[in-house]
Amino acid sequence: MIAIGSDHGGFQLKQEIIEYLEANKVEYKDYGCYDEKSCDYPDFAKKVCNAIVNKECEKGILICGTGIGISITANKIKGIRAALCHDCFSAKATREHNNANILALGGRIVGSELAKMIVDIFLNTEFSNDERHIRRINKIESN
Ligand SMILES: O=C(CO)[C@H](O)[C@H](O)COP(=O)(O)O
Repeated sequence: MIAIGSDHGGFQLKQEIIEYLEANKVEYKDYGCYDEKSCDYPDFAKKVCNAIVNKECEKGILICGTGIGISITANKIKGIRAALCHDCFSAKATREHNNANILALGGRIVGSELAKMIVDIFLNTEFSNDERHIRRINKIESN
C-alpha cells in the first residue's frame, strides 16, 4: 500500500499520480489535501509519515510546490528517509543506496510525465542490501 499526500502546490500533480497508480493497479491511500485551497504541507507530510511508521503503508509519495518543505518535514520523523527526486537516476539510486521510503516531488517543478516515470522507478526498485549502504543507513538512524 502506498501513502500519498500533498499541499495545494502539489495537488494537481497528486491527482495525476493517483490516476497513474490506478491505471497500474497500485494500491494507495490518499491522505489529502483534497482541493487547491491553501493549506500547510507539514500537516500532510505528518499524516503520510505516520502511515509508514505505523506500517499501514510501505512507501509514500509527498508533493508540495517545490518538494522541499514537505521533505524537510518528513525527514524530521524517525524512521523516515524522504528523497526529493526530479530525475530518474536519483529515484533509482535513492532506493538502491538509501532505502528511501518516501519520494518527494515538486508539483511546480516537474512535469507529470517525468514525475510518473520517477514514481514508477521509485516504486519498483529494490534496496541493494549492500553492507556499506546498510552501515550508512544505520548511522542515520542511530543519532
Ligand atoms: O513548496 C512548498 C513548500 O516547500 C509549498 O507548496 C509552497 O511554499 C506554497 O506556497 P504558497 O502558499 O505561496 O502557495
